[in-house]
Amino acid sequence: MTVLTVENLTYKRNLKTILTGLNLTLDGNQIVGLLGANGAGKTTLMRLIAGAATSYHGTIAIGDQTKPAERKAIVSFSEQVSGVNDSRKLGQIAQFYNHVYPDFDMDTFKNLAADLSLDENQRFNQLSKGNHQKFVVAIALSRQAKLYLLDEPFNGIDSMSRKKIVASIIQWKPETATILISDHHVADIANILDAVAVVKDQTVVDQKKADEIRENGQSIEDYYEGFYAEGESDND
Ligand SMILES: Nc1ncnc2c1ncn2[C@@H]1O[C@H](COP(=O)(O)OP(=O)(O)OP(=O)(O)O)[C@@H](O)[C@H]1O
Repeated sequence: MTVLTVENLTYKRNLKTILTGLNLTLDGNQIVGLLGANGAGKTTLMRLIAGAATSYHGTIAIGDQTKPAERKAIVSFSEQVSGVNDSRKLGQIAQFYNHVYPDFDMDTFKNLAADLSLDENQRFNQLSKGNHQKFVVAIALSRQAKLYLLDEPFNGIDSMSRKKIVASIIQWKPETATILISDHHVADIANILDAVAVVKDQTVVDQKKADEIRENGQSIEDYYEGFYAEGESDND
C-alpha cells in the first residue's frame, strides 16, 4: 500500500529554487533512506511532506490527506522536537507531546527512554549531542503514525549512540509504518534500509529497493556514490 505520494513538487524560497519537479512514492512497512549531499534539499523535502513548509507547487499526499494541516497531524517529524530550545525536563516534554498529539503513546516513550538510557529528569537544553538525538528519535517514535520522518538522526554522534538509535528504530517501528531517514553518510544506515531515494540537482534522481541494488552486485554506498561525479562531493 502506498503511504506517501509526491508528484511534480516544486518549491522556491526567497526567489531561490530549492526543489524542482520532484516525484517520490513510498510504500508501507519500509525503512527508506533519503540520501543526498549537504544542501541537496532533504530537510526541505521533509518539511514540505510534514506540512511545516507550504507555498509549493505539485501534490503531496499521505494516504488521502493532501492539505498541509492534515498532514501535520498524521506524520511524525523529528524537527518538531529538535528545533526547540527547551529548559524543561525530558519527562515534562514527553507529557506535553502526550497532551498535544492524540497518537502519542506514553508507554512507548518510557520504553524507548529506558532502551536509550535517557534520564527523564534531565533538562533538554543540557543534553549531550548524542542524548539530544536519542531523545528526538524517542519522541518521534512514540507517536503511532503511518509515516515517520527522521532528519539526520545520526548527525555528529558516536558509533555506540548510533547503534542504539538504529536498534530502537527497528524495535519500535509500528509494523505497517514507513520511516524515511535522511542522511549523507549512508554507511550509518545501509544495512537497515529497504529502499533508497537519492536527492540531487533539486530533485529525486532515483528511487530503488535495496534488494535490487544488492542483486546488481552493488553495495548501497557504491550505488549512492555513483551519483556523485568526480569533483563533486559531500562537503561535510
Ligand atoms: N530560507 C532559505 N532561503 C533560501 N534558501 C534556503 C533557505 N533554507 C534553505 N535554503 C537552501 O535550500 C537548499 C536545501 O537545504 P536543505 O537544508 O533542505 O538541504 P539538506 O539536504 O537537508 O542539507 P544538510 O544535509 O546539510 O542538512 C540549500 O541550498 C539551502 O541553502
